[in-house]
Amino acid sequence: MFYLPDRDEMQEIDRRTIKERGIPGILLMERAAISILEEINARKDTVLPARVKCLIVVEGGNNGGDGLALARLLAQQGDQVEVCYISGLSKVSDSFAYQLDIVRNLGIQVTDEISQKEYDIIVDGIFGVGLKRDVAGIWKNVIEQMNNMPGYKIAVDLPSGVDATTGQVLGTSFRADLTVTFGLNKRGLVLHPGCDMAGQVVVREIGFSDREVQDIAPEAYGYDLSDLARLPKRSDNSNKGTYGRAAVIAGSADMSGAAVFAAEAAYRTGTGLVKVYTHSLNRTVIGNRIPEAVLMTYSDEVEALKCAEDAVSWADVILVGPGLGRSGEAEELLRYVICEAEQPLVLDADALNIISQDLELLKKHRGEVTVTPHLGEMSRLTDIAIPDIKKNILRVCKDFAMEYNVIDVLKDSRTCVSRGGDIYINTSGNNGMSTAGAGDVLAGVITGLIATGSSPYEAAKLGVYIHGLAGDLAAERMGKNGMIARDIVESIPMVIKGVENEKL
Ligand SMILES: NC(=O)C1=CN([C@@H]2O[C@H](COP(=O)(O)OP(=O)(O)OC[C@H]3O[C@@H](n4cnc5c(N)ncnc54)[C@H](OP(=O)(O)O)[C@@H]3O)[C@@H](O)[C@H]2O)[C@@H](O)CC1
Ligand SMILES: [K+]
Repeated sequence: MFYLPDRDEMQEIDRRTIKERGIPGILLMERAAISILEEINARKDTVLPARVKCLIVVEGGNNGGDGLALARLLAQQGDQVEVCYISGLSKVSDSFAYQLDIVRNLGIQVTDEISQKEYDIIVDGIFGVGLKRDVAGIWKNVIEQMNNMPGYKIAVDLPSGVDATTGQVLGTSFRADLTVTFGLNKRGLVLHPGCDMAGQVVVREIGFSDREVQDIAPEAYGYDLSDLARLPKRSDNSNKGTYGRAAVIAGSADMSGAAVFAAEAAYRTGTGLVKVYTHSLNRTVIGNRIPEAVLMTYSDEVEALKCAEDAVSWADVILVGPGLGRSGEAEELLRYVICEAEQPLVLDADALNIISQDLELLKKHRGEVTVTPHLGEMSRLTDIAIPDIKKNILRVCKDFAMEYNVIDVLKDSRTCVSRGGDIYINTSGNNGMSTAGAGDVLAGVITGLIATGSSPYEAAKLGVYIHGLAGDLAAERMGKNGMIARDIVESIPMVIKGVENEKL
């Protein structure tokens, strides 16, 4: 698990490290500069020449101080360095002033405008986490000039113009090939469009105090491979009942694919028994495609209700929605399950579309409920336009979770999960997963994890992470263009098998 602090949290970690632990800011700055120097040196003779010609553009905050310390280190190892100091601020930081004196004493060239020369590297030390408002005027002009220049672009801590909290571009932004960020990754560097501006992001330790990080415990975080150890353990002394019973209420007349994907994903995640409740027209197709699943079908509202009663009395977890349609039967099933079930529910796709017509229904559940809307479904549920959700995705996700007392899995290129407190931001997966059926697979994985013993909140986060990893494996095998939902399902066992091999 890794934290993803926002601007205020990062500045507070910075402040407490300096004020309460007594580590001077100038020491942190030196390590920040050394870490960028090491990243540059590691790229020499591959993407960069052995001796580089480097332009470092700075403003008078501590981000600029990092840039000046880097200028000194590069010059001292024999590289050719020029500094452009924009000097548009009325006040500079003490550490910046200190570094500027040294740079001048060493005779490094400092100008106040960018020359039209060519450089191997262009370093952006204009704004970091201190950026608070839109970039305009002279700063905008300089950033645009830098973007138009040839050369390898490196951002110090964050590309100037990227909001560390939301990942939004404030006015304009430096477009980096590499961002060397300090201590912890930042929310704005994983959310879109910030992550597109940042290029490759390398997180380097520079001496922030761990204790301060733990005390502040940033609200947002992501998972890495070590978090797969959170998967429920299997025991030698077990049978299929040990790994849960998952009900999948999915598919409508002649719409069988979604039910197959969700059921298979639940099985592939380790569930002991999956029972599919679907329209009778799907019986043959689903029976052929996934013979491991038990089937119960309906063709009218009376039979639909019987299916719902059976699911509520039989299952440990119930998924409702993939390909379900919005028929009277579908609505009947959904209402019964929400009002009567005490076990965890996962509501996806058409279940959410039905609920968006009657949001009060969502407040009637007694057990834990996980909802998995994509942006369009979230927009229907909240009446917030999609572009506005995108701009503030974490807040929208968290607020909805809080208002309806649900676990909210808000699906986008960076899916986030919240139950009203902390926020998980997913960093696995790729754009090949924008393919029909991928959402059904995710709903099945989350349901399967609950069935096998994860708590619903853990299942939502881990499910999103594993689904993304399976998508990454599918892309490796089939390519992002050609991969389809089936490839994602088939990759799930490989992701989980990797953990078993590592004996985590
Ligand atoms: N603390 C430390 O010792 C360490 C810090 N570290 C480094 O410092 C960075 C943070 O430094 P920082 O806090 O000084 O902020 P920074 O990003 O340089 O900018 C602040 C200046 O920009 C101004 N400003 C803001 N928005 C603006 C706009 N749109 N247009 C124009 N001006 C704007 C703002 O003005 P103000 O809003 O105050 O009026 C202020 O003057 C961090 O990212 C990391 O690189 C590391 O070395 C570790 C040690
Ligand atoms: K920067």
